Amino acid sequence: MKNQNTLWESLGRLYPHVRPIIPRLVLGLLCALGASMMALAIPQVLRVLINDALAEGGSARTVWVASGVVLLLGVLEATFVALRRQFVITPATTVETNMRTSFYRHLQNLTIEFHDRWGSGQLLSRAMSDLNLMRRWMAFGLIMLVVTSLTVVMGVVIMFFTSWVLALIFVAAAVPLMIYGYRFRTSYSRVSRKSQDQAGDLATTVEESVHGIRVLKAFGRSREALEDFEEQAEELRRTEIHKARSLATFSMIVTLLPELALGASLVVGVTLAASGDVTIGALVAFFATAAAVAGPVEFIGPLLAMTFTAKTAIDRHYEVMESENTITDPEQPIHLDAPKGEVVFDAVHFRYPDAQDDAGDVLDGIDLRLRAGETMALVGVTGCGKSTLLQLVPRLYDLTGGSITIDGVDLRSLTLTELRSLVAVAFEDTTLFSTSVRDNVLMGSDATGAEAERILAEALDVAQAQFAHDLPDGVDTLIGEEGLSLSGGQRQRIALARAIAARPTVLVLDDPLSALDVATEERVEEGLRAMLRSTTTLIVAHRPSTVALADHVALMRDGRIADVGTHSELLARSDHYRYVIASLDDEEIAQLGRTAVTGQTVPDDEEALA
Ligand SMILES: Nc1ncnc2c1ncn2[C@@H]1O[C@H](COP(=O)(O)OP(=O)(O)OP(=O)(O)O)[C@@H](O)[C@H]1O
Repeated sequence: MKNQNTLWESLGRLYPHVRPIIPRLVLGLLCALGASMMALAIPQVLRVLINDALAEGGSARTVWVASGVVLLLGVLEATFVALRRQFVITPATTVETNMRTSFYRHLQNLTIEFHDRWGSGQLLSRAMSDLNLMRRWMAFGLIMLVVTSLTVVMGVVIMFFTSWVLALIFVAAAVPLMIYGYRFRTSYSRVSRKSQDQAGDLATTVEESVHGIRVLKAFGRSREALEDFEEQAEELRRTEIHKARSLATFSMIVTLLPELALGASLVVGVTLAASGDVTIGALVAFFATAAAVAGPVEFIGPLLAMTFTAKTAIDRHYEVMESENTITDPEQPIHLDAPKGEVVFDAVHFRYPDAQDDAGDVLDGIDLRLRAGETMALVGVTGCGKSTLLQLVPRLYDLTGGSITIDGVDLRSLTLTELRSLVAVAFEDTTLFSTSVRDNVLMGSDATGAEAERILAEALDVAQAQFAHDLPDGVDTLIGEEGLSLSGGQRQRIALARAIAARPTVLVLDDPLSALDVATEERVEEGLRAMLRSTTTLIVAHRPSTVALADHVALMRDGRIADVGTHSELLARSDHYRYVIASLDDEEIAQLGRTAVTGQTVPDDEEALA
């Protein structure tokens, strides 16, 4: 997954985002360059001052003029620095925001299979800190690296013009610096990548423990969780220290070598001045220029480190951005004008991408037909693939063989927008968003105004979620992250209301009533039964009371549909069905036998079993 792009390849990927702001970046660069030139000009004023004003017969006027020029150069330098900030900060922040938005958009489009594989903290750190690092590099690191390098080059050129012998000594220090710099680049990039990945893993741990805080507390595992966290944090600390040491060593060498070269130049320079080969003014100007160059030279270490960190951040960003979305719209979509909702599974095969090679398909040739408006219960032992089958209908995963059609049209021939407006889902494990009850419920509905209010009230009514009206702000109450302030049953009913409010043609329910008490479940079923008449429904059922909602029951076994029939028929002819539904007591079985499905009276179980 980790790619091996060169520095230029990685940084080059930013080009499409940076292109619109290039004029401002160039202006920022020119300002930064202007500031450096002002700083470099000051030693030359000193040279004139020493050679002319301090020489015999020099005038006091020259001192005043030189001081004025130094002051002016100082003011100009400060102005250029302020302008540079002005030019680059806003556009760099805009680039960061745009990239973050496209990252989020891409995450929304990526498949569930992608999200199964990636830790949330890794995605979070890429969306937040990596883009932040990238922006800081763009607004500051990039410009300063260019300017610093140019300043050093210009400074060295000036030094050559001032005294080529002394400049040569200074430049000799650059050779070992370059060799060391090359090694530093490789090692620093590696450690920088490691630290950013570890920070992402640490974020995943924090996210998971916050998410699972109740479980950790209830099982008294907070201490163990803390120990695991400390271990991970310690690893990150070690990597950060390694990173800081590597930079410190490089910075030390970058600082030390020019200083040593300067010391050598000083000895040679004084000798040359004594012999009259160099004027005192030139000697002072040379060292003043060397002092002006020393700052940028020292600065190169941190700037390079920043650049390598930005490269890692960009690579990490594009690893996600280049992850392919395999579930996409067809090239020539078919539109269903008046969808009825007949759903046919034909020889459907599916295996999870991360399944072991020797594992068989989770779904191993599913054949099932749901007539328009029919309610089908899906029953089977735990782990037999019921939820997997349900997730294929809204194309959360794509099947690996066979086909699923709605009104004779393959799901993959519909646009995802159309498919997902036809199909609504309620999972057993409900996720609610940090917004109001109203927004949660109306998430899948395009209705507005009075129509939306009507749909909201009706959905809450059917799902027996009228409790929402009694919340502090009624349906406008914010229900917090994942609806944590609600009970499991309340959350399930809001999620059910959400599926109902979408007014789907096909409703897919994964054991949506599991957290409800018997009385509430009965009331929900009553409402649902009326509503389901016009909707094709596939409902995973673990409880006989849920089976009672269905016209037919499909018995799933070993990744196939082993049998389809009414509850009573299956009770009569299938040992496996009796085994799966064995949790029923006799009275429940008898009750079901009489009332199950479409309201018709079906034979007593005793008769059916006979
Ligand atoms: N994201 C996944 N990646 C890999 N394997 C998975 C994934 N989700 C489920 N499985 C495996 O697929 C099989 C079927 O799981 P599925 O959740 O569909 O069963 P189920 O019949 O709905 O079970 P339950 O009644 O307990 O909800 C299981 O063996 C499970 O381990």
